[in-house]
Parts: sequence; C-alpha cells; structure tokens
Amino acid sequence: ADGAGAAAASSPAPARQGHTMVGVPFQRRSTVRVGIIGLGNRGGSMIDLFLALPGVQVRAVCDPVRAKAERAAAKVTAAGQPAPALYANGDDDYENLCRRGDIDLVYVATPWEAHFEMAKSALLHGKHVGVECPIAMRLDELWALVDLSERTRRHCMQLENCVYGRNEMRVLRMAHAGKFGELLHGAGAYNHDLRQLMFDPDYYEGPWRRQWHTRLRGDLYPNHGFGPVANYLDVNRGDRVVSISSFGTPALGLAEYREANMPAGDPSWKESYIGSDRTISMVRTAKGRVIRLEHDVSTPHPYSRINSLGGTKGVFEDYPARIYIEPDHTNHQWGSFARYADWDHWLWKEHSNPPGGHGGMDYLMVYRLIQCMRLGLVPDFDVYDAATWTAPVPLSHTSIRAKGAPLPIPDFTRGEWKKPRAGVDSVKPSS
Ligand SMILES: NC(=O)c1ccc[n+]([C@@H]2O[C@H](COP(=O)([O-])OP(=O)(O)OC[C@H]3O[C@@H](n4cnc5c(N)ncnc54)[C@H](O)[C@@H]3O)[C@@H](O)[C@H]2O)c1
Repeated sequence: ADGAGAAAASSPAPARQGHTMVGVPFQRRSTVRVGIIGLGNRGGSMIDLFLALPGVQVRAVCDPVRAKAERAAAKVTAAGQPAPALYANGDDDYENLCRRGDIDLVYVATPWEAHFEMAKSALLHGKHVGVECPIAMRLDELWALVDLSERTRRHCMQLENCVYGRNEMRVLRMAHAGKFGELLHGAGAYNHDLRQLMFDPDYYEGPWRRQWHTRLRGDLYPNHGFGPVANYLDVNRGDRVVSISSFGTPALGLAEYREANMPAGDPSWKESYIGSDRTISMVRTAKGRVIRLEHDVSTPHPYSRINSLGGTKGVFEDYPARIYIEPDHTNHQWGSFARYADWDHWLWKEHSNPPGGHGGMDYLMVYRLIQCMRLGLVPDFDVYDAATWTAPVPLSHTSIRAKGAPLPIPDFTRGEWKKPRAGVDSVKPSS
C-alpha cells in the first residue's frame, strides 16, 4: 500500500472528467432540506445547530445504532418539524437516505473509514455533501471526490469548523489587509490529548478512532490546523501547496496509557500502535512560503492548534493569542490580540455569542453554509480545499516511511489555484 501511495503521490493529475467547481454558486432555495448520516458525539450535537436555523428542515437521519437515530428524530419533532425518515438498518442504509428525492444537503459525521463512500453516494445521487474531518483517508479517494464533484455539479465540502474560529477569522482579515506584511510562514496543529476518550468504551461508537493508530502513521487529522493557515496564505486562491515532508516520533503514548489504565483482557491489548505520537510536517507553497503542521493525540499536552502566521511586518501566535506587528509593537514584547477586535469578521460581529460547541465556530460554519445555499452563493470552500486540507493524511504516512522525503501535493484545482477569489473572508451578503 505504501508503494502505491508513493506512486500515486508523484503521478500527474488525472484527466478532468467534468468542469470546474471553482466559483460555482448553489442554486437559490428558501428551504434547505438536510439528511444526516452518523448521530454520535458530533452528528448528535450538530443536529441542534441545523435545527436552530430558519429555513432548514431535517428530513432524514441515519445511524445503525437505532437509539441514536431515534434520539435525533425526537429532536427534529421537538423543534416543531415533521418526523424525519429514519435509516437504521445496518451499515449500508445510508444509501437509501442518499437516494431520497427530498434532500439538498447530506451531512456526514461517521467514523473516518466511512466518509469517502458516503460522500460518493451523496454526490452520485445529486446531493451537495458536507463531511466531517478528514474527508477521506487515501489520495486516490481525494481525486475521486474532485472528479465526482466536477461531474455531478454538486459541492463536496470539508466542514472545517476551525476556519470559522473568531481568532482565525480575525487573523485572516488582518492578513488580507496587509497587517502582517508579505506573508512568509504559518503553523497549525491538532495537539489534543485524546488518550482517555480513545480508550473509553462508551465515548465513541466502538474503537474506530484508536484503531486508526494501528493502521496509518502520521498526521491523521490535519484539517483543523491546516485549513486556517491555508486560508491565510490564499492556498488555492493565488498560492498553492506543492510538497510535504513529514517526520514522526516513536509511538509510545497509547501503549503506556493502556498499561496504566486498561484491565487485562481488554480488547485494546490485541492492538499494536504504529508511529507516530507526534508528527511534524513541513509544507512548501508555490510562492516559497512554509507551513508547519503538527499532530499529537497520544501524549499529555494542553489543547493547541498552534495557529500562527508570520510575515515581513510581524507575527501572530495562538494558545494563548498574542501578536507582534510593526509599527504597533516594539521591544520584543507581545501585544494583546483583544485590541484588534475591530478586525473581526462580519459573521462574528453579527453573532457575538453564537450557540453550540467549540466557542461558537460550529454554529457560524453551519449558519454560513445554509446562508450560501439559501441565497444561491458560492460556498466559502469547495472540493479542492477539501482535498488539499486532507492530503497530509496519506502523504504524511508515506513521507514518514520514506524518512521525511518530500512528496508532491497534487494540484487538485488543475491550474486554477492562480486565480485570486473569495473564500472564508467573505463579503456580507446584502439580502
Ligand atoms: N469538526 C469537529 O470539531 C469534530 C468534532 C468531533 C468529531 N468530529 C468528526 O466527526 C466524526 C464522528 O466523530 P464522533 O466523535 O461523533 O464519533 P462517534 O463514534 O461518536 O459517532 C460516529 C457515529 O457514526 C455512526 N455510524 C457508524 N457507521 C455508520 C454507518 N455505516 N452509517 C451511519 N452511521 C454510522 C455510529 O453508530 C456513531 O453513532 C469523525 O469524523 C470525527 O473526526 C469532528
């Protein structure tokens, strides 16, 4: 599989089968009819945000764990909507949800191994699809999603919530206004100690997340760190990421945690974890800028997405947020980022205290997606962004196996990255 990965990594873009999805608006509609696949931790809470928005109807819910599907259906009726169709007959019942004629958007919040087939099914049945991170696990699947989106004329979106974070959006606007000068470098991460949750028998639906640590090396979850920095640097909108070089430490954290916490005979004792506890990747852009990505979910660490950006006039670093830009700051002393609240994105000015998890960015993501669909706007991100932000998953694995050898990151836009265009730094719509 690694050999195939390396070959695929260096092969040229496959011939385009459809037409570009760059700048393609949604068809305008007053009501967005939603089907949700996967109602675990994520889907089971995101449904509240869909139901909180005017103009959204949840028409169908799907989860093989019937109790979870039923709990979600009860939320729909409690919100005053008709009872949704329920799909709970095994692992393939999602196809029946995708087949329905009364759904505009499918939202996928299932284990990673299921994302690709579910996105594919939604697109083939004419639905727009928003998928949790990462959108797929293999490079050939990323190309397949690009081709399917281009052929079916439906948007295939990585629902990357962190690009809607308040700090991320403020930095994005300041970057575009030149406050950091010419942009040079950025960093993003998913450093989140998930040991306890991954070994908890009840938190996830089965051990799927931990088991990925027995299969794939490297950065399993790059999107939350990569997406925001890619936006700062206008990746796919004037610059593009061209190569990735990844390094991984030994994988010791999960086994050490198991030793200390899991009783003999627990099924986890059959697992062997492969590298790496911390993956560090260096990504180069066509303009010569450098992005550092980190991934670590198996050692103690306070939560951090790093979220930094630097240029010729200064630097921002998050966790905690701090800034140093000329001429505002001197003498090597960090300044307060709170002082720059005027630079907040219009979404954050409109919703100063959004509901829902992750500090409100989940809500703003769903709000903006639904707004784009109802007003017939171009979405803030498309299948090219989805593929780009996810590409480190397979590529970091292959690069680590090759001792950090740089691998090309495909140009999923097939040359269209050079065109500047709007993205998450959107203009507030007038109607
Ligand atoms: N963006 C974020 O901030 C964020 C936060 C948490 C989770 N996530 C992502 O959400 C996804 C789900 O994570 P989770 O924590 O909710 O996991 P989970 O295990 O709690 O939920 C997954 C759900 O999918 C269901 N499922 C499994 N196979 C299915 C199938 N064939 N058809 C329909 N449903 C199926 C399971 O029964 C379960 O209810 C993952 O991709 C995860 O990375 C994203």
